[in-house]
Amino acid sequence: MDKGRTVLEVGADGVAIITIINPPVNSLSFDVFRSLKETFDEANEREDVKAIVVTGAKGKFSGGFDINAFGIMQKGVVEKTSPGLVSVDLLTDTIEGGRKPSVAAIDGLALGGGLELAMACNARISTPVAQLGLPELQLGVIPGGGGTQRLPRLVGLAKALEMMLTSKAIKGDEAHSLGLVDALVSRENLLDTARQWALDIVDRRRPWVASLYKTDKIEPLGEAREILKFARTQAKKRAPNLNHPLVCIDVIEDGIVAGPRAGLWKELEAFEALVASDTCKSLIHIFFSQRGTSKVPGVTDRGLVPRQVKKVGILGGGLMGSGIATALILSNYPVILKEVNEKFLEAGVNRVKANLQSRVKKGKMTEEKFGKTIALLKGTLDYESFKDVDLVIEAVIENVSLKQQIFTELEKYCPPHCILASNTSTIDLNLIGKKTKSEDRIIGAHFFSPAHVMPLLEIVRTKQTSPQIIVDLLDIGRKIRKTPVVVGNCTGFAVNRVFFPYAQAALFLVEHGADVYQIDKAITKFGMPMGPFRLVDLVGFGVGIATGMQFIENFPERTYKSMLLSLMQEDKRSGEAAHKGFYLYDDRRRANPDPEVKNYIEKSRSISGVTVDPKLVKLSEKDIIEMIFFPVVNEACRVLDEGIAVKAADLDIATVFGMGFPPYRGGLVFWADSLGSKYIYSRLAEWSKLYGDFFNPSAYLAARAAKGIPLSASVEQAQSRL
Ligand SMILES: C[C@H](O)CC(=O)SCCNC(=O)CCNC(=O)[C@H](O)C(C)(C)COP(=O)(O)OP(=O)(O)OC[C@H]1O[C@@H](n2cnc3c(N)ncnc32)[C@H](O)[C@@H]1OP(=O)(O)O
Repeated sequence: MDKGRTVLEVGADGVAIITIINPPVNSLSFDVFRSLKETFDEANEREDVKAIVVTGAKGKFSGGFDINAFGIMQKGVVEKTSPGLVSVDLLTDTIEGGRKPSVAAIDGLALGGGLELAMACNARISTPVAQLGLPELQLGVIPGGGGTQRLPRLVGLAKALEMMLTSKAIKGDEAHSLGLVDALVSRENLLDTARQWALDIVDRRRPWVASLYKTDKIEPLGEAREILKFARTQAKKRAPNLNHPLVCIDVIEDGIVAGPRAGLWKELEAFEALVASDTCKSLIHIFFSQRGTSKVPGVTDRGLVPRQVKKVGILGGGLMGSGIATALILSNYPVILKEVNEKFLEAGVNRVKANLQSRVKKGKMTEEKFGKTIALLKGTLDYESFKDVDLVIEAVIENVSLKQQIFTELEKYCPPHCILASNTSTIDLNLIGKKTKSEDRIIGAHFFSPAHVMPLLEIVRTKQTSPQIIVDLLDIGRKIRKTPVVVGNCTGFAVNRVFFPYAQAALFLVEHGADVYQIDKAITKFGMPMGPFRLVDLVGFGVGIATGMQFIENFPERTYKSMLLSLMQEDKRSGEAAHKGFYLYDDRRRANPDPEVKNYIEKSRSISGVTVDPKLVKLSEKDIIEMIFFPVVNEACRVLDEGIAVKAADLDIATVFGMGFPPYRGGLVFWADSLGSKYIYSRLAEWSKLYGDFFNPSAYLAARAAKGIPLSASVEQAQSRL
């Protein structure tokens, strides 16, 4: 079956309108490219056609190259059209160099290959709200349809580099002021203006421009080299593990030095090599997995329609509650924030104000918008105004009996349709709802701190939570621009539970002789935003110890028991907030190693009765990474085995968006599969013999390793092979 097409319609004015049709985003599949070639050839040949306008169906120009086709290319399947033919033969020779002028009429999206197609046209007309960008780097590749050559020639090198290296799209009005589009019009006038523009080019009333050969915007060689040098330094700093941003800069430079046509060929060569890279495979996995988290079997396939949420109640104005309130009012939800006394309430409201003010300071929000947004927040000390809320999110301290009391009160004061959510990060939701008769509408809405910034929303369902409530919360998650992941109920849910061994393994290693700062360095070099010790400092030892207790209670056989955090906390070294933990913090919150930490480690070692193991003192970076992450992978296996996560890809997304696992490694399980279940099992088995049950491989890992089955294979897939 064909994946997309274009249609050609010739008007009485002699303008051929070529429309791309490939829902939902008019992506450019091989079939669309083949069809574009046919319709452009036809339009160029037909006597009754004077000029050409290309546009996308249903208000979307094009979301770019069909990302599914990367998979086809990676498998080495030869397709009907190769991207090489697209960039030179189709875009450059047929469209840009065609016998008749072409104009792109852009509404909605012109991203990646979509913008490249538009740039190959001889002019571009856009709506002010259309989004134009080259986000290819986000997928581990560079633009492959001439984008590296045409964009710098249309908007100048510095802006083009910024757009490509950040993958951020710009709106039509900015594109107009930069010269990327030639005119801005309303949606209603888009096609008529584009038609007239095309005819004006024919009649020489407007210039017939080939962007590839424009010279007025591109900087002279010396200046260009300086800009490129700066961009290289920035790219290396921002993503030291990534090569493709540097390849992108090289290809741009090649085009400036050797000319744009040579640049096109360089671009193609680099594009094809990058498509086969592990980085590209990982980032494409992340792209589709992120969109897959909101497809929950047995829940989102029932045809349920999310109910409208008009008003939200939040209990607790602490760090989490105020962050959640901020996220909601930023998406225009009216919020009632409840606290226990005036002082706490004022502090909570002030936190929300401060969150918004920081956006104003950064220029992301106007004073006027600040006023409108904060007006959506109302404070209260009682439940009076909860009688018409559609959703409540409880965000008080982690205390079971307090939460139980709150939920019985909520049941009394909130309407019967209201979603009753808790932001607990560890407590069993069945316990929280135990004293109510509303267990079917109780759900976990676990945000990550700071809640208005961190992108993940862990939605926790119990066996009783109704599918409608899950569908409602998924919808709210999407509206507040979070990536939701639906998981089952257990201690720590998916993210905290999977990542618990991260700090545990680190504590094990230092008690056995490894160095705190070397561990953090190896882990940040791997691509985590911070190592386990820096993370414990950030979270605070109080939370670290309390979470540890939960795990000791629930998974005693595999918790590594260390006194190190308690010893340090006793000495008021409780993390970044106290200005000292594993690091010392200066006034600018810069973390500096502290030789004194050694004394605490020695004390803790003697309490645990552990001796230094010479093998663990001088570990290679690879060993550090494996000894920290394989226990994390092992726990992920248990979480999959118990059905807490429905699919491995959900854990990949949860680890990337909740813990900052490097997306270019594809998420935790994807990365583990790149190493192989057999290898991970053999390492853990070896360590469990040497160092005890903390490293004991799980049954799920053992079974998959025995048959060489990937950890990400679904239970059904695995069963058919076991
Ligand atoms: C040769 C060239 O230089 C190479 C390229 O062009 S690489 C591709 C460059 N393009 C991109 O990176 C754009 C990627 N897409 C996006 O950023 C966003 O999807 C978007 C801004 C287009 C739309 O966002 P939004 O409205 O939130 O919808 P979103 O849920 O993301 O996507 C809707 C559907 O379209 C699909 N889709 C989006 N872009 C796609 C693409 N380029 N190819 C294939 N499918 C795509 C999504 O997978 C999703 O499918 P689903 O409904 O089955 O899950």
